[in-house]
Amino acid sequence: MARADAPTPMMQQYQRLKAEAGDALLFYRMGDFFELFFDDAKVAAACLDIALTKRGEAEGEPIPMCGVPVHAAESYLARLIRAGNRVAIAEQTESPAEARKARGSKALVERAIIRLVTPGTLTEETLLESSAANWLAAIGRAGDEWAIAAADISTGRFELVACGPGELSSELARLSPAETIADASGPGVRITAGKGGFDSMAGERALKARFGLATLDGIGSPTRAELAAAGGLLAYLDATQKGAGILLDAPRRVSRTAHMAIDAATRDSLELCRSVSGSVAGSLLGEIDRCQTAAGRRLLASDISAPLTDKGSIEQRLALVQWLHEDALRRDRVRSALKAMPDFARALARLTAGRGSPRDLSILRDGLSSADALRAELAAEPQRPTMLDNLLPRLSGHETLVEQLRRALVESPPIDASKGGYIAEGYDPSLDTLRSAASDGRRAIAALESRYRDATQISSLKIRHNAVLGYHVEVAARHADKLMAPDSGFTHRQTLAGAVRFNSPELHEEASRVVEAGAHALAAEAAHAEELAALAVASANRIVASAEAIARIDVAASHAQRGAEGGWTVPHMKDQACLEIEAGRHPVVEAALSDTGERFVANDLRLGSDDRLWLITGPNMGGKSTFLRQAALVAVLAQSGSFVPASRATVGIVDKLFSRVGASDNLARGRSTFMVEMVETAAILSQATPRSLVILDEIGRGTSTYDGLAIAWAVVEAVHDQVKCRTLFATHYHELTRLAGRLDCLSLHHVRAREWKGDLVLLHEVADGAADRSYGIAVAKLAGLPPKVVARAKSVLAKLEAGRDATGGIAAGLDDLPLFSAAAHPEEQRPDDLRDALGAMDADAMSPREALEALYRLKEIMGRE
Ligand SMILES: Nc1ncnc2c1ncn2[C@@H]1O[C@H](COP(=O)(O)OP(=O)(O)OP(=O)(O)O)[C@@H](O)[C@H]1O
Repeated sequence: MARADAPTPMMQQYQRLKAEAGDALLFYRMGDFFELFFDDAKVAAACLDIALTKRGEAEGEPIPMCGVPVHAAESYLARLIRAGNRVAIAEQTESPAEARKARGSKALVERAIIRLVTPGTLTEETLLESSAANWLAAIGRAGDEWAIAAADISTGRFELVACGPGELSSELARLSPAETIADASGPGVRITAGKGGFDSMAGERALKARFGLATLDGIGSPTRAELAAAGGLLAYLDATQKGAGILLDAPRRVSRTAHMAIDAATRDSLELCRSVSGSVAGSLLGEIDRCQTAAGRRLLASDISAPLTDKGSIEQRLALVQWLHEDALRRDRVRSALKAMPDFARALARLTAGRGSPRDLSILRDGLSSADALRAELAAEPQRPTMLDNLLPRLSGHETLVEQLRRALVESPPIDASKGGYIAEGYDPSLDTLRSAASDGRRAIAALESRYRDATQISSLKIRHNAVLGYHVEVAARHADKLMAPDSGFTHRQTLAGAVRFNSPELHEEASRVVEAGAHALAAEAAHAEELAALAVASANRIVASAEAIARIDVAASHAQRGAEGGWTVPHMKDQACLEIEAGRHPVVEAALSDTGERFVANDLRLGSDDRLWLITGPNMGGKSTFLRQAALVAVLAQSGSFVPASRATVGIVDKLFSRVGASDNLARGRSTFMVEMVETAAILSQATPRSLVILDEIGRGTSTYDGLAIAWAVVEAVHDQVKCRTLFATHYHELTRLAGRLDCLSLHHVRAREWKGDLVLLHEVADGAADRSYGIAVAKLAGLPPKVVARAKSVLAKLEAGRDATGGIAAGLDDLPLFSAAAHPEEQRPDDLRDALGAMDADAMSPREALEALYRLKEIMGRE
């Protein structure tokens, strides 16, 4: 590179491309490497753990540089993208020879940014997670209306969802986008970019142009905010893909009320798709996943993230699960057919983007023909559920494409197209001719080799091939003289340590035949591959529909399988606000216990309109949190269309689910402050409706006892009196149990424990009524607190309890609250002898002496009291 005062043409070109790349790292192609310079080099070297070197100077300072080899670029890209970077790829758009020819010997090779690689716009298998959708979300706004446009160009999904400003974060939590974009006025979400296009007019124009529509009525007349979001999204996709094809279905408008609203805090606390440690293992999703295909796995994650709220749609899904559940043989057949199904939606996305390989074409061929075979198998089954009848036609209709791919491709084409060999023999006679010319040439070269051996009497003579010399004759150095002779017919090309290399006119002629025919054959194969990809892309919509149908069947089969393995039951769905679970279990805790040979204790729950708030007390480790969460998980599973871990369950549809955990339980996710707990609790009170389900686990414990109890008390009252939704509230504040006397729809429950020979036995059974005591010290003993400390704690507790008995405890004043005064027992009148004696005296009838005696008596009574 050059000095600032004399920037070389290359430096100027670099600076121009870097300005275009903006905050993205610039991969600048130089021969076999992508080089990075300046700050980009520092960022990449640190992230990739590669050497940072220098090249030239700018403004008197050495220019930092690092590079990655082109052939391994994808794995480096994957690491940079995963670390949250965006990368602009600047390719050479002409060869050095072309540059020289066009602009002289010192001409600089032209380069251009051919693509911006960002987390939300990936299509490469190596850059994507196979079991997760890869959403790019764009946030649009029109006045007070907000909307999200989300696209997963690795499968073609495209959604629009309108929402109020307060609902944005819960919608984003549902999608969990790889990348979120917005224009400058976007709300406080992490935004990686966003330039232009975010207005409704531009959005409308872009949608019409992209999908060839005259009007948007066909896609449900999107709102202005949705159009603005779609505009920003499409502009960003164009800007990143730089003219490459983009797999995108027509947008589906998703009604926000069509699925259960679950905010990010609730998702985290229930560990729906990720466990606290961030992995799928240990989450609900990880526990129930029995999918056989990657597409199924992605759909399962999206179903669990967005349980439905429409009873009919849930029942349709359940009917399909039940149909696969009731016949184990049928289920096995379907699952083994699915097992062989490749991920053809993502193969199609790569082909659409022009980054497909011959292997992707064969994935389509095999996937689509397996889909048709599955359709035939399922169509032969009697009494199919409605949903399946709707899905089956989507599995076929690809016969022409499959037939063409079958004829065109070899059985297992390579991923790398550069060496050819993927188009089948007999598909194209002219290709066959070229190939036989090439192989005739290779045979002739082999014949030439043995002829030369005979002629020269050098048995070790070989004809070899390499990239620099092409075909050449090679002999050991000691035999070289024979071939060096001027009349030998050989021309010297190269001398190495132990060998000498030659050419010959015959060899040159044969080699040219081979090379020429080979190059033509390669070009012919590439042309066929392009044609075949175009053919597939032309029916992209139908292929995407097939992939989605396969995924839906796979998810149903997974639920059926999981249900059968765990002895789960089909939930009865209701529109009323009830939640009745008999012998319910927490699937993840149960699985963890069974790994250690322990048994999970099933419990019942019965929430209804007249008993909608359960207050649960009991010892630490008694199973309160587990009981609360299992109720929420049953609702999520049921509304996703899954069987549930219980012997019977009736689930009244939940519109919004909230789960809050007292501050100190949240330490693992680094959000331990009491403030966060309160902000999240406040959200429940403002957003929950009578159809919501609220799980409150030790709310209030992140602060002092008095404050905590007061807050917990007020929250229970508010949920009961104002929100009136189904609520489970676990607490260590036994004082709260007093609320049962005044709140009609609240009932008391506890997790049972017993002390046996001085040791605590946790029974994990939920029973009616309040717990008699908290067993905190017994739990501490169980946990291995040193005996001395346990003994000391016991004596401190005894003192505290004595004090409490004397003063009435921390809730002593609560009975004086207005709401309690009515229910409080009137205080019994204490006998008052002094008053009685005074009342009995008739002062007018007394003599002075009698009055004096009465006075002495009164003083005596007073002295007794
Ligand atoms: N129903 C059950 N059957 C068997 N074991 C259970 C059951 N419920 C919970 N457990 C076991 O008890 C442990 C503690 O459960 P959980 O966290 O629900 O208790 P907790 O009452 O909420 O405790 P804390 O008040 O300390 O938060 C679980 O990790 C699990 O191992």
